[in-house]
Amino acid sequence: MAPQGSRAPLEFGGPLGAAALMLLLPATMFHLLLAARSGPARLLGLPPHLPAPEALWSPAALLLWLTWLGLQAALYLLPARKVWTCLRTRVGGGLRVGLSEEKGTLNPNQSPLCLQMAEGQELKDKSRLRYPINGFQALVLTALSVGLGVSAGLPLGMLTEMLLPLASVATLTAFIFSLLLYLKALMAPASALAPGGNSGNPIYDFFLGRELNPRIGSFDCKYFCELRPGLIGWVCWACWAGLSGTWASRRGGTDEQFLCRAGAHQPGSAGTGSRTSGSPSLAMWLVNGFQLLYVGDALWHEEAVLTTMDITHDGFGFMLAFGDLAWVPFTYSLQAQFLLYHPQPLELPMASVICLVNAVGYYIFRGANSQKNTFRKNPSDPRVAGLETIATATGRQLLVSGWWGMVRHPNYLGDLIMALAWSLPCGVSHLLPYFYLLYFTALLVHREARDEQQCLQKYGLAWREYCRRVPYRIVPYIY
Ligand SMILES: NC(=O)C1=CN([C@@H]2O[C@H](COP(=O)(O)OP(=O)(O)OC[C@H]3O[C@@H](n4cnc5c(N)ncnc54)[C@H](OP(=O)(O)O)[C@@H]3O)[C@@H](O)[C@H]2O)C=CC1
Ligand SMILES: CC(C)CCC[C@@H](C)[C@H]1CC=C2C3=C(CC[C@@]21C)[C@@]1(C)CC[C@H](O)C(C)(C)[C@@H]1CC3
Repeated sequence: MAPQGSRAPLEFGGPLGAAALMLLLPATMFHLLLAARSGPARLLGLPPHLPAPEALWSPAALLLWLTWLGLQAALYLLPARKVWTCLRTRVGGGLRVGLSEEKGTLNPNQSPLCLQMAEGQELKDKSRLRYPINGFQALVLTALSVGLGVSAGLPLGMLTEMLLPLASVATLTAFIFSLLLYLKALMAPASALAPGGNSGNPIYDFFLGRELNPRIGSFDCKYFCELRPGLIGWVCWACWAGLSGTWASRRGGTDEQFLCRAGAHQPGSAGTGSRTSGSPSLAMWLVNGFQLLYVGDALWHEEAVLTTMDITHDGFGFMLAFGDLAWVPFTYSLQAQFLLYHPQPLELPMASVICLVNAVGYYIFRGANSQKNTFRKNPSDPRVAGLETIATATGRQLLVSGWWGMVRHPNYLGDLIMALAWSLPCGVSHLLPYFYLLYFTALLVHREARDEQQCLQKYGLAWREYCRRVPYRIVPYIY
């Protein structure tokens, strides 16, 4: 039985804050879903029409959701194809090959199927967990399965109408799953518990999560949820929203009919008029392209998630279960949802500027994340060996030049610039599509403060020296 009452300071406003977030987060998600399909599409203020209770639930949505989770779990367990692994190792550079060959797990000449694995950070008991690396393969196979399903006549056009019940089912799943995780953690050894999330207060611990890496056999629940059902679901749904225009037109429907079916045609609707071509608009192409790049990148660099705070520090509780399974797919796709009901004109010159903004954001995000990951794996790698560092008492070093000498969280800066680029195609007539940018700024500012606290604990004086030499947190000369 695990000991109660760790001395970690309470975060998120303690039990009261946790309870409030557990109500507020699902409420916000449903508000956004309804606002996006309403005529005025207001971020602040109630949507003009609240749905009938039966619009929030359907057995078909439950079946679809369970099938989706089952498909993703099966793809998680599937070995990586040899041809695929070779391609990844060639394109991904020598680092991954080195890592895997060292562990004796990757030999592209041996068998056509191999389960490529990566090792996580060292745990309290000095052991390291192993994680499958086949996320990008899962994305491609999912896209193929969905494509096959549609061409075989699966009524995926219903997806738009099923979004509300799907969100309900995902929220319910997150609650049930978090409860099971909480109960499972009661039997976990102390060494398996997360640094936070074990305060002894059941509400707080349920929210934050007690166990660090809950597993069923070798199936890692947190790692699976962080990158698979929600992240892949997000782009599948967003792309589907993009294609829905084509679908509406191929079925001989007008925009007006489509919007009525989808529930958006209400007094004052901005959602008629400009989407008549039957193909996704330029704005929709941009949003989908940018988000597909982001998700593809996350799955391509899958093992980098093993060093994020979510995997190394946070327990698996309601916050991450709901975040991964419901919040990400249903709110991160908000721009696509908004454009589906409120098409926006976008001229080529403006589109080019937005592409440039996204490219700059991606360049900083990827550059900073790759530089740190390369450095953490092998500080003498020629790509990072020339960078200036600060030694710490733990034996680890901190980068103080390159991306990490510009601000203390250059990867957050890149991520925020991309967030702006995802909203800009939606125009400036509504605040709603900028929700992601606003939420994400708050999330990253809070996350940065949590990370600073942890780094101060870990590195003490060396961290203070780093803060002195790199005074800005996220935005140079501003914050
Ligand atoms: N789209 C979304 O919703 C979200 C996206 N993200 C993205 O996820 C990515 C990962 O974010 P996150 O896990 O929060 O944090 P980071 O990847 O920034 O990792 C922080 C850790 O990096 C190490 N570190 C910090 N400074 C230095 C330095 N100067 N030199 C070397 N190592 C350093 C420290 O760990 P150590 O020393 O132990 O290695 C620190 O704890 C980011 O790109 C972020 O934008 C995050 C949250 C949500
Ligand atoms: C809603 C709650 C208050 C907070 C929920 C937060 C979660 C939604 C996010 C916490 C960290 C995340 C990361 C990604 C997605 C969102 C969550 C789960 C990430 C997988 C997105 C893709 C990136 O490339 C990444 C670096 C792999 C991200 C890792 C962190």
